[in-house]
Amino acid sequence: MSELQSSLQLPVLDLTQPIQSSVLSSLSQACKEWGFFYVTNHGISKEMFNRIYSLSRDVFSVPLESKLKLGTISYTPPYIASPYFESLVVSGPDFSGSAKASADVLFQDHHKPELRETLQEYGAKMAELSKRLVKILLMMTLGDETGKRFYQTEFSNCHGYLRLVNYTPPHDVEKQEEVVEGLGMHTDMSCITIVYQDSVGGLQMRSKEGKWIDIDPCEDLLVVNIGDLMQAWSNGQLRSSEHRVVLRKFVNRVSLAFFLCFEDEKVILAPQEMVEEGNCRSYKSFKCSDYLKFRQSNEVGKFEKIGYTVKDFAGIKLPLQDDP
Ligand SMILES: O=C(O)CCC(=O)C(=O)O
Ligand SMILES: [Fe+2]
Repeated sequence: MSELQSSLQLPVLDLTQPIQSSVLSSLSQACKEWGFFYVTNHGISKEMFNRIYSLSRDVFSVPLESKLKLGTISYTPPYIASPYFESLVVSGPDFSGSAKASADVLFQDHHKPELRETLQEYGAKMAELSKRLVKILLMMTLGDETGKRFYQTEFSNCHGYLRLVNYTPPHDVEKQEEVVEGLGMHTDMSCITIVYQDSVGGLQMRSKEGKWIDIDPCEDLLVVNIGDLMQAWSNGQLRSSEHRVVLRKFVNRVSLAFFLCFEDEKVILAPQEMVEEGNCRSYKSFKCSDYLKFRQSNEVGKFEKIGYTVKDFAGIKLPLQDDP
């Protein structure tokens, strides 16, 4: 697989600075074009990431036999998403309860209270941060007043979950001629996703032209990307781009992704205010859980319908103009 690759300067949203119109305009441009940006001064300390990093190591170093006891909703073992990927899901808003249920299985009598305490604190912070970011994106797209109103009416029941991911590359990863994918190309089934990646790197997004672009890790920065639910709700004004993780070095890579999602029962339909003048709606209305089912109903051995997106599920195909 020979593929063109390059790097990109994504805007960095600094949450301690007033959001000036120049910031909003570069953010808006990035969300339209790339669907990715960085956030800094987000209020989560380096020490907190270090703690989670070390707890993730404890979690994933438990024998596979015990991890499998968690069941497939919580634990994705290797050979589902890829041979090199395994993950633990911790669901909110009771991150502590969800982490405890897993810790009880993984560590039995040892309890590991620090796992549930840390993940509760991190999950709650991520939930707050993701809601703050959604508010900014809505105000950026719709103006202050309409943005605030839609946040209240449409997004206030959103919920989030965390995915701790451990990538273990093959021994000869550095010698492989082909790209080794730790996680294949996909779009996220979220409104927005916030990713903490360690210093190993490897996250890439796909440009509209099909070029793979590195989303480099950078200390103190979190990566934010738009998910499918937001793409459909914004009538495509905010882009949910395909991304993947490539493995290049023989070292484990750990990442932490937080997904903010609409409630399962929510029917997603872009409000009229989101439909730009002269345009039509690009997505039929759909129930959130039906889209999740569409992505999860897959052939055995596949993580999710890789390559299938909300466009395939609910996109309205406009008749070609020169059709008879
Ligand atoms: O591991 C990463 O950096 C990204 C993971 C990801 O894209 C996902 O879990 O959806
Ligand atoms: Fe993703």
